Amino acid sequence: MNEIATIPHKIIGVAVIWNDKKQILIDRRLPKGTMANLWEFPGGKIEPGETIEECIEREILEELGIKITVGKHLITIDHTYPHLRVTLTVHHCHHLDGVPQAIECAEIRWVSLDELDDFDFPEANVEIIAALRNN
Ligand SMILES: Nc1nc2c([nH]c(=O)n2[C@H]2C[C@H](O)[C@@H](COP(=O)(O)OP(=O)(O)OP(=O)(O)O)O2)c(=O)[nH]1
Ligand SMILES: [Mg+2]
Repeated sequence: MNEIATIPHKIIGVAVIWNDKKQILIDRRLPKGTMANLWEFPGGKIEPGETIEECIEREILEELGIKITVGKHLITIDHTYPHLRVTLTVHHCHHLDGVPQAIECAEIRWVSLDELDDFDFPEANVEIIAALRNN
C-alpha cells in the first residue's frame, strides 16, 4: 500500500495580520500536540462550504477574538511533515478591531518582519517568510 496516501491532509487558511505600525501578529502553539511551542501565523482548518477568506476571518475571531479584513493572497504552500500533509493558503490581512487574546494558543506577539528571525516556526513557514520578505 502507498504510505503517502494514508497521511492525513489538512487544508488550512492562514492569516498574516498587519497593524498600522507594519507589525505582524504571530502566536505560539500550545505546549502539547503537533508542533508544540512553535510560533505560527494564526489560522485553521477550512469547514465545508466555506471559502478560504471566510475560514480565515472565522478562525481569527475564534482563536484571537479580533476582527480583520482578509486581503490579497500571498502564497499557497503544500508541505508534507513525517505524519501530516498541510496545504497552507496564506493571505495578507489587516487588523480592524479588538485586542488579540490568547484563546487557543500559548502566547501572541506583534513583531516586525526583521524580528521574525528570532522565533521558531514549523518547516513549512520558511517559504511563507521568504515570500513576505520578497513582497
Ligand atoms: N495556523 C497555522 N498552521 C500552521 C502553520 N505552519 C504550519 O505548518 N501549520 C500547520 C500546523 C497544524 O498541523 C496545521 C494547522 O492546523 P490546525 O490549527 O487546524 O490544527 P492544530 O494542529 O492546531 O490542531 P487541531 O485543531 O487539529 O486539534 O498547519 C502556520 O503558520 N499557521
Ligand atoms: Mg490552529
